[in-house]
Amino acid sequence: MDQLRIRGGSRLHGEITVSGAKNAALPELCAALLTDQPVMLRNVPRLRDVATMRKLLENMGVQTQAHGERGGLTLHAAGPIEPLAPYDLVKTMRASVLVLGPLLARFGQAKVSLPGGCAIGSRPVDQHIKGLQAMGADIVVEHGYMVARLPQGQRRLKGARITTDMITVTGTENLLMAATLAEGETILENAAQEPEVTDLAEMLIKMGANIEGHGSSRIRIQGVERLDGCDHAVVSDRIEAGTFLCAVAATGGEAVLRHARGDHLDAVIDKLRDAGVAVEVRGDAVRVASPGAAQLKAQSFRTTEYPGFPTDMQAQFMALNCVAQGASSVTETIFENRFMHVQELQRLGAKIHIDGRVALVEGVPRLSGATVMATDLRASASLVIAGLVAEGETVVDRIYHLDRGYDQMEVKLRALGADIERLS
Ligand SMILES: CC(=O)N[C@H]1[C@@H](OP(=O)(O)OP(=O)(O)OC[C@H]2O[C@@H](n3ccc(=O)[nH]c3=O)[C@H](O)[C@@H]2O)O[C@H](CO)[C@@H](O)[C@@H]1O
Ligand SMILES: C=C(OP(=O)(O)O)C(=O)O
Repeated sequence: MDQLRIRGGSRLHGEITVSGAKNAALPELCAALLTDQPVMLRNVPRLRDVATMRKLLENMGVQTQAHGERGGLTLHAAGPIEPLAPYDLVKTMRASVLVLGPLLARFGQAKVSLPGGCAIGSRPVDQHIKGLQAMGADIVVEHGYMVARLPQGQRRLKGARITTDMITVTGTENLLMAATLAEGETILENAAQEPEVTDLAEMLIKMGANIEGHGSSRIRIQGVERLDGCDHAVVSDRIEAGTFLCAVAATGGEAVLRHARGDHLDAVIDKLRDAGVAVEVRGDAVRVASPGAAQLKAQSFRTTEYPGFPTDMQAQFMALNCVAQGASSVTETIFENRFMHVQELQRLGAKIHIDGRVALVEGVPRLSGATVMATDLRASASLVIAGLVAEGETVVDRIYHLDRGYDQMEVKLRALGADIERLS
């Protein structure tokens, strides 16, 4: 099992290029199921989750072909498609639930394993099911599978007005994709406004979908009979960019992130500036300069839906707070169990006290390297950041979590001067 070995203490300097967003690429791969025409995606990140999704789609009969170093991937769902997502392929990746909406919309049936339980919370998919039922699907959950079909004699889903109980990112994406091929109009109220939802909507529009209001909390979709192929570049990964900003902030140094979308990271950048980090957004580049964590002021924050502070940045910013000056509180409002990194940060010497949804952090002048275990994707990233500032050697175990969502993180960090290597 791969590990990362980090020798802390190097300041980070240089330039890296941010990859395409995992959370946009995954629904966009699934959108290829909506058409019998080839879909060309560019800027697809090299991630374990992308490989898993590709395997899942190929298993159904979708032809895929990667081309070029730039993350080109063509998907073609023309032949016979078996609308089945088996447990073995779904269990490691929650986003596989995103095949449900497209399969049902185009083929009128789907059998999709319930996604596996995840370290960060129970993560039910009731809102996906409720929304598709409102569009006329019959869905039962049996033997661990969602078995969905259209009623006898019905060829297409029917447009509906759907208000989800809470804001759900993949729920919005599933219903959005389903609605593009439904009969009539669908209105999604309480829709997620994350940039990845917007990017998916823009791709669907290129395919011929009729969508308005994406990027707001009400999305209106007029269903069409069929969709075409398209050529689409996956939006830049704001969470990868935010992770590198926190890493440079913590170690000190100066770096430029190319192909970044600073405008998708306002809440994080504001907190970094309040802490004392210089962040400059210029076109598609973000420049960051920091004196190092010891001279920064810890920042309190609470995670909320976009455009608020992203839950996917909580662990990384907490790592920064651990070594900044003063006390801070970090409140997690999206997932009920997303403090798994705390115990491991404590192993490195961090002072953190958890009280329900709030973690109280007291900055310490130094962390000391140790062997720590990654428990989920962003927890792993926070341990890497902590390892970069800790004295001595830190070994991060179980980095398959990190590989789910970061495109060659250690290679990029090395390019910035970090002393980090992968042990296989
Ligand atoms: C592949 C992908 O894009 N993953 C992102 C997506 O996950 P994901 O789409 O799974 O997260 P959601 O936005 O759906 O979850 C938000 C909250 O709603 C709850 N909920 C959600 C759906 C549902 O049917 N019932 C229900 O109770 C969840 O348990 C959670 O407490 O958004 C999260 C919140 O920004 C991010 O952390 C993930 O990185
Ligand atoms: C929680 C995350 O991803 P997923 O929804 O794919 O588990 C994440 O990207 O931080």
